[in-house]
Amino acid sequence: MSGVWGADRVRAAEDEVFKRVPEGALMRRAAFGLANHAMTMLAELTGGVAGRRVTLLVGAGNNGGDALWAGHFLRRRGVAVEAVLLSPDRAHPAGLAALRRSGGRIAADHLAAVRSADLVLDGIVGLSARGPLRPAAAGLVEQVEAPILAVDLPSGVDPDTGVVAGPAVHADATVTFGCLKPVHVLAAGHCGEIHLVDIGIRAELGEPELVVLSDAEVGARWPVPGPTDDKYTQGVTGIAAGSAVYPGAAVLAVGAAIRATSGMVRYAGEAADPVRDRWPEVVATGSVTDTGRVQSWVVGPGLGTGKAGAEVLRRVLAAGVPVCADADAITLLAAEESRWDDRDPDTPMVLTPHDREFARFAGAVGADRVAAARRAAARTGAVVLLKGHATVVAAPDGRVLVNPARSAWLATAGSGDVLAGLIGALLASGLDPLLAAGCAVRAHEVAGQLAARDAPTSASVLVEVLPEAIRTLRLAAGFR
Ligand SMILES: NC(=O)C1=CN([C@@H]2O[C@H](COP(=O)(O)OP(=O)(O)OC[C@H]3O[C@@H](n4cnc5c(N)ncnc54)[C@H](OP(=O)(O)O)[C@@H]3O)[C@@H](O)[C@H]2O)[C@@H](O)CC1
Ligand SMILES: Nc1ncnc2c1ncn2[C@@H]1O[C@H](COP(=O)(O)OP(=O)(O)O)[C@@H](O)[C@H]1O
Ligand SMILES: [K+]
Repeated sequence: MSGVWGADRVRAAEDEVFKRVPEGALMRRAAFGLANHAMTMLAELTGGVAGRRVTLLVGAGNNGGDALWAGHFLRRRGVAVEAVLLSPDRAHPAGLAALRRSGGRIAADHLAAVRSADLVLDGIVGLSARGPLRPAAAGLVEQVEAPILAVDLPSGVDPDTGVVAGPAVHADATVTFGCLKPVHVLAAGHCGEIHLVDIGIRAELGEPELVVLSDAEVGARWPVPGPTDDKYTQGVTGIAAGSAVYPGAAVLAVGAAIRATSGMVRYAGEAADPVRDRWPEVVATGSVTDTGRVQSWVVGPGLGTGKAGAEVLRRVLAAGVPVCADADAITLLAAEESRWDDRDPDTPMVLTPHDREFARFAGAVGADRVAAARRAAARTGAVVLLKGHATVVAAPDGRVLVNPARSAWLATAGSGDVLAGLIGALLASGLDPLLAAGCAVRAHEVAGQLAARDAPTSASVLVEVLPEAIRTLRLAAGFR
């Protein structure tokens, strides 16, 4: 598990630490770690470090201070260092003095300094960043051809929301201090490879604000049968999805549930024939009223938003088992407030909206996706899984999991149906709904990587590779 803390919490923790450690010591610790990573990067890029050129982009605050101190440490190891001061009057005084002492130069020609660099350190702005890069910094960043190492976070990206509202640094790597911040998981694509330098503030940070599940944690939790299990004891997943018009959603959701766990899947709906044709192991009926007992329901994908769909939703919500409500089920719930009343509030529910579906029942997502998901979860009493490049999963009690995407291959039709089937299977196994959603998102993403292998893929292939994805996760957890 990786914890993630927002800017206010990091500042509060740093203030606590400053009571026992001088401020400058913390910065030097951070900068020393930063310089080490810069050295490694330089060595990998150019085969050596002596005589290589590093240019520092230095803003008005402590982020620039980190860069200046790192420049000082790099100079001591024979690297040529030049600093571009974006606000010369406000550059960190102690950092600037240290750089000068060790023979670092202050660039007179900013463009030339940027153009001649083997590596650029982005110390423009860090945790106090507001909005996109300002024009002078943006103009300079545009001219960078060398790899960029971001100090703490890529400048121009909002530290707490990951929003990129204009020009921003696209880093090859980021060295951050003390802990991960939301930007690193919500805008991972702008950060490049992320390295964490321990500066001794962990104890003061408290409980994380967001959590990223590791592959090993997901693999360890994935339900597998034990010696005394049979097909029923592992939890039976019910899928109420698909229609005559949209049979594919049912085929995909059922397939994902079948491949996710080894128990049993029941299907109820108008797509019983195509579902049975594709998945002979499923027990398929035409209606939710004829389905045998299940331990969870997935309702919504391809269901339709008419009267028939509404009736299916009503029955599923009244069944008293955990529900994953996706797609048309969300639209139906949003269209009529009274439909929420069909649900026993003590029965776990996972809602899986994309942004447009989210807006229908909880208002526009806005810039702060974590806050939006948290708000919607608290209001509905359900786990809210807000889809996107980074997927945010919020529980009604305020806990939040984030899955930072490694690629965008999952942006393909039907991939949401696969996710819904996965969540349904994990709910049926009895997993806590937040974890069921979080583990499903991670397996979905791993399946996306395996399915694509660097070329476009489709939802059917995602279903095919699910066992391989689960195997990958279990291997990470040490199961062989
Ligand atoms: N405290 C410590 O010991 C430690 C701190 N650490 C380091 O300190 C960093 C936080 O430093 P910080 O709080 O001084 O602010 P920082 O992020 O450098 O911003 C400075 C100024 O930039 C400006 N600005 C704002 N937005 C902008 C934009 N979009 N584009 C351009 N400029 C923009 C704005 O100035 P303004 O012009 O608005 O007055 C703002 O005041 C943290 O990320 C970590 O690196 C580590 O060393 C660990 C120990
Ligand atoms: N750009 C992207 N990067 C990573 N994942 C994405 C991206 N776009 C969509 N996804 C993922 O793909 C899935 C799409 O779900 P959804 O919108 O319901 O599609 P569908 O209705 O076609 O099944 C979600 O899990 C979402 O997080
Ligand atoms: K930065």
